[in-house]
Amino acid sequence: MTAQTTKSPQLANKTPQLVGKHPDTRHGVILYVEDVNLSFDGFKALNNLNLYINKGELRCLIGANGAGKTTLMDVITGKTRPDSGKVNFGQNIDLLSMDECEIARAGIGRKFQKPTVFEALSVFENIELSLSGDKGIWASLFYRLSPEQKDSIDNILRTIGLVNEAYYPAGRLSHGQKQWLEIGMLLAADPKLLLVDEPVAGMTGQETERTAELLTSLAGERSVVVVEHDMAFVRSIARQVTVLHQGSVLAEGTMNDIQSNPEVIRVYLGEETDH
Ligand SMILES: Nc1ncnc2c1ncn2[C@@H]1O[C@H](COP(=O)(O)OP(=O)(O)OP(=O)(O)O)[C@@H](O)[C@H]1O
Repeated sequence: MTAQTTKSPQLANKTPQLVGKHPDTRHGVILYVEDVNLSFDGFKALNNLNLYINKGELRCLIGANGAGKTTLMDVITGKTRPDSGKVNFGQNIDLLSMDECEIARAGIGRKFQKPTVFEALSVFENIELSLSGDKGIWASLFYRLSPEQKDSIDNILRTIGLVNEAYYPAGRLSHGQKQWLEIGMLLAADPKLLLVDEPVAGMTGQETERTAELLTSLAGERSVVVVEHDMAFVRSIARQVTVLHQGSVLAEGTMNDIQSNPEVIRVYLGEETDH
């Protein structure tokens, strides 16, 4: 067989300097969001937003409906471009110059609220597909895994607590288990930063507890940002909490700091306890 340097279609058009580049976190910060502004038809969804996420930390992002949480996630992952500001992955990678695929490949994984797994495939196969990247579904399923890849899937199954369900069709999993599987699928790409949107919505109490353990265990090796409305859950996992309000950071600190902050009580927690 002749040696070829054929690139996959996704890689073919990439700016060469982005491929294989790692975020420079020597200052301990993995994500820099600075002076970010974004308006939709004159409405300021993000307003001079500044946010720094440290390497290995688990940060919770809270705020009332419409505070800008999803818009911020969209900006970080390249789905939406801000009007101005800076968004860097480490000190060296300018996320605003990259598209969604490049950002994912650079090491930022996003988990949406609704799980999107392949229901007819087994749990193992779902992770296998994510591991094999951009080969396409059929090529991936007939591709022979290396022992290292198999070990890596087994490790992920252990992390997400689905070892016993590995050969179940994903469609048979409970809602909580599907959420964990999707986290496992993201882990296959070995992200350095995971963005997780409302992970415990619709979960049972036991599933919520297990999710708290899972997200806590993922931090350290990677950074995790969790957007969540369930305050009991936030309290159970968060060291640092950021409160967004009208597209800006209103407060940042421990859960105790946040819950005793009069501004936060006025604009957010007061409203939560009224429900
Ligand atoms: N594509 C868009 N066009 C117009 N307005 C938008 C668009 N996307 C978001 N917005 C507005 O920007 C504001 C922030 O929305 P965003 O979804 O980021 O809030 P959120 O904090 O995620 O709220 P929730 O907790 O309800 O998900 C809202 O007022 C929303 O209506």
